Amino acid sequence: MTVVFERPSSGAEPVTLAWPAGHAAPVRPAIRFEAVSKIYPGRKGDAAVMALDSVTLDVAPGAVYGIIGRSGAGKSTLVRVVNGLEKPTGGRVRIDEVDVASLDAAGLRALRRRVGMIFQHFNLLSSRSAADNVALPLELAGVPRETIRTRVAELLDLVGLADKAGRYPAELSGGQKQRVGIARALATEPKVLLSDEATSALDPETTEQILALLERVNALTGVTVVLITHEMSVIKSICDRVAVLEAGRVIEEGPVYDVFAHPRQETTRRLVSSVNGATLPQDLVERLPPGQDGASRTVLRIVFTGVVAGEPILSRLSRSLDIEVNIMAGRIDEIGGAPFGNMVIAVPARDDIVSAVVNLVRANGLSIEVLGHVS
Ligand SMILES: Nc1ncnc2c1ncn2[C@@H]1O[C@H](COP(=O)(O)OP(=O)(O)OP(=O)(O)O)[C@@H](O)[C@H]1O
Repeated sequence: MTVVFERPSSGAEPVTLAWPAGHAAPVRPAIRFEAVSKIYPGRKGDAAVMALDSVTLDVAPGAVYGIIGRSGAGKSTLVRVVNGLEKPTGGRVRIDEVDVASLDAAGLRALRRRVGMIFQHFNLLSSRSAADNVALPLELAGVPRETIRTRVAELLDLVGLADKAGRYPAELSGGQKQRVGIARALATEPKVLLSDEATSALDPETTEQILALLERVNALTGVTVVLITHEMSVIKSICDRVAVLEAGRVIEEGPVYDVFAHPRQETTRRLVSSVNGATLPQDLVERLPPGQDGASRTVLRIVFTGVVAGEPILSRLSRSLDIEVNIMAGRIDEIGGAPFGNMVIAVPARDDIVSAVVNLVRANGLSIEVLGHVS
């Protein structure tokens, strides 16, 4: 499919961008990491740090690609090798098939116009107005003043700040500053937008608004977004695919739904549990003794990872087995339109009932596990 992006106010020629069809495998990745390693040399007797260890990943053009990991996992280093701020000690980064390491100074400057970046602390110049911050990369690229004026107005309009052009960063809220950051990053019409913890300093509501803006920009312009975060909720909101980074290595990678639904690594499970309701309330954990002696209810967790909604399976359980099903905890969300989440239920602690519940849930295509027993 091809998307035509017509700029709203300039009357300029529409820009035609290649657009990936759904999750189809791309012919040519926008970014390709080929066994990328980065070792920072040790200083003053400290050991060297392996920040990236043989990272191999493809980011499809037009994707919103999430990279998640805990502090020190190597996320920032990974984005810095994309725009040439750091050189890999091993392997190769290709953008549109061009090896970043092969670029000379002029090539690197051109690359940075094709790769925009937004930051946790916005990195705006306090002495420049919103409009002048957005204009800066265009001034550096030698764009004529009249073109800059038109383009800056379009960009501020795109990020919803048309009425704040003359405001200085100190007069803007965090969310507004990040909007200026996004407009500035888009000024040179980059093919790739790198977001390094861009919502980490924002409250949840503003985070949602900024993520919605990034999603809109991605849909309108086809820019490939690489989003670095330590928050799974951010990945869940807008990413198509996710890579989980730990100690410089990719420990898990795939479509967001698959990684959320079937986390294979303990680190991923912990990250996912922050958003899928898999973390049991503390009072429930304390009421779950290990043995079954004297227990009157068995506690089970149903994992919803498909098209079946929560209510029908619970009513089906109580109707067909004629039992009382208590909901003890849980959360059902949506990722990419499909229900996803966990529900912790309690049923009578009898072996025949528990195995009937397990069989019926599994027959409906859901996973279920016994967590313990409560009296
Ligand atoms: N310039 C540097 N010199 C030496 N070591 C560095 C340098 N930059 C990063 N490191 C180390 O490399 C590892 C990865 O750092 P990086 O900043 O990429 O991780 P991160 O996942 O982005 O962490 P955070 O979420 O805390 O920003 C860490 O151990 C860090 O201390």
